[in-house]
Amino acid sequence: MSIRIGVIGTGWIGEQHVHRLTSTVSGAEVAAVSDIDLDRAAEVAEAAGARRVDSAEKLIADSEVDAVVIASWGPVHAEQVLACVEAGKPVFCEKPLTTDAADARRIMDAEQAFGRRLVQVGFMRRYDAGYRRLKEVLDSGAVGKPLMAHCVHRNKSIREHYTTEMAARDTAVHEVDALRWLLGEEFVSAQTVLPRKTTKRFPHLQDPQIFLFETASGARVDVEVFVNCQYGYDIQCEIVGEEGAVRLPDPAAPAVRRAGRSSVPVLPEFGDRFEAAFDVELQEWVDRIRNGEALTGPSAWDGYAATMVTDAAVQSLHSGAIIPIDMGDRPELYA
Ligand SMILES: NC(=O)C1=CN([C@@H]2O[C@H](COP(=O)(O)OP(=O)(O)OC[C@H]3O[C@@H](n4cnc5c(N)ncnc54)[C@H](O)[C@@H]3O)[C@@H](O)[C@H]2O)C=CC1
Ligand SMILES: O=C1[C@@H](O)[C@H](O)[C@@H](O)[C@H](O)[C@H]1O
Repeated sequence: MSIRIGVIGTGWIGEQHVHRLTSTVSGAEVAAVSDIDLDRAAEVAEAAGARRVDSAEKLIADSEVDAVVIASWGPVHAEQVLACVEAGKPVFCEKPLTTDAADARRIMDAEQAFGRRLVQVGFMRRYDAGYRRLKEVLDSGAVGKPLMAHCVHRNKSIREHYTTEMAARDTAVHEVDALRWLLGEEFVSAQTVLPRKTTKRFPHLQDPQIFLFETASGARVDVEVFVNCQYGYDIQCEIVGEEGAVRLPDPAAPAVRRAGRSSVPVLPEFGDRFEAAFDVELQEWVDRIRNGEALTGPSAWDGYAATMVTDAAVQSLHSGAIIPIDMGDRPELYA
C-alpha cells in the first residue's frame, strides 16, 4: 500500500518534492496539493495526476491524505504543522520549522500531548553522502576533539523577496542544524558581523553576512553567508580538531585540462548540489511511516533549536552584540 501524501505549497521546492514523490520515491503517491496560488497548484496537480484542494486546512483534514509535506513560506509553517499534529498525521516540514521559537515550542507541546513523534524537518544535509562521511570521520575520533568549524554558504544569486533576516533564518539555518548534528552539542551564543555590502544585490539586502557561534563545550563555528556570489552554489565546511582537520568533499566532477588550465565546475544551484540528499530524506521518511516505525530524522526539537539560534543571530544583526542562547531542557520525546 502506498502512503497518500498531500503537499502544501507548490512553489520551487514544493513542485520538486511532488515530482520526487511521484517519480523517484517508492511507496508513496501524491494524492492532493494546495497553494494560495490556485493556478500554480492546479498546474502542479495536473502534472502529477493529483487533486487540487482549495486550502491547506482542507488538505490536512482530507480523509484520503495519510501524511503531509509542507513547502510553503517559513512564516506560515507553524499553523500548518500544528494542524497536522492535531489531526494525528505525520508531517514533513521544509526548513525553517518556524520563524519564531515560541511557535516551535507550541509544536513540541502538541506533539508531546499526542504521545509520539509526527514531525520531521527538511534539514537534508544530514542525508548528503559527503556530510555523512564527514560525520563518520569525526565520530571515529580521527581528528580528535573538535575545536573550530569554518563554513561557507554561497548562492549564485537570490530572488527579490529574500530579506536580510533570511540570511540567518533561511540560509545559515542549514549550517546551524548540520553543525549541531556533526558536533553533537547545542549552541550557546550567536553574533552577526557585517562586511561591506556587495553592489551586486537588491538595494534592501545586507549581503554578505558572517555568523559566529559558540557551542556548549566552547568550540567556535563561523559561517559566511553570501547569497549573490555570482559564480555558483558553493558549500564548504572544515572542522579542525586537536589532532587534525576534516573537510566536506566537493561533489565529484571530472577535472578538465585544456589550454594550460585544469578546471572543475561549480554547481549552479542547491537543487543540483543536494538532489540525492532530498531523495534519500523523503524515501527514509516514507519508509518509516509505511513500516509503522518511529521517525528518526530531524525532529521538532531540532527545528526549535535551529530557530533559537537564528533568532539570536537576527537579534545581533543591528548591534553586533553577542547574544546568549538558552534552549532549556530537551523533552524526553526528543532524547
Ligand atoms: N531544504 C532546502 O534546501 C530548501 C528548502 N526550502 C524551503 O522550502 C520552503 C519554500 O521555499 P521555495 O519553494 O523556495 O519558495 P517559493 O516562494 O518558490 O514557494 C512557496 C510556495 O508556498 C505558497 N504558499 C505561501 N503561503 C501559503 C499558504 N498559507 N498555504 C499554501 N501555500 C502557500 C506560495 O504561493 C508559493 O507557491 C521555504 O520554507 C524554504 O526555506 C526552499 C529551497 C531549498
Ligand atoms: O534552503 C535553501 C534556500 O531556501 C535558501 O534561500 C538558500 O540560501 C539555500 O542555499 C537553500 O539550500
